[in-house]
Amino acid sequence: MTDVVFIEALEIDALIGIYDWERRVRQTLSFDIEMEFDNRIPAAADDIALTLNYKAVSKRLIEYVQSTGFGLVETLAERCAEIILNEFDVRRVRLKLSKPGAVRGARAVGVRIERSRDP
Ligand SMILES: Nc1nc2c(c(=O)[nH]1)N=C([C@H](O)[C@@H](O)CO)CN2
Repeated sequence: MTDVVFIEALEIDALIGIYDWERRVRQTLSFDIEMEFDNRIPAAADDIALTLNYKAVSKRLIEYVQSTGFGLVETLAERCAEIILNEFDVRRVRLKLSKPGAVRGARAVGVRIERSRDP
């Protein structure tokens, strides 16, 4: 990836996990996202309409993640990457999904994936 729009430490509460107690309480997840784009295009016109709007992506993910209830962080990460690639003008995305406090002794655990529109 060369130029990216990033979203760092986006915190969203969701129902997630494989254990009984995790099906009853929401946990705070944290997302770090990098989305490939050409910085020169919006910069040339200084125009929000020509860029990848990180606020719009964040709002869409917040709306989606809050409505989910997956067992695995893997599943949620894949669905979020699909939303970004399918609904926004993004060809490649890196997404790290962290579940803070899920493992005693670790600050966070989770997955990091990289997906693109073209195989
Ligand atoms: N690779 C994964 N391992 C584990 C997951 C997961 O989603 N992906 N989930 C759990 C539990 O839900 C855990 O987060 C509870 O502390 C365990 N391992």
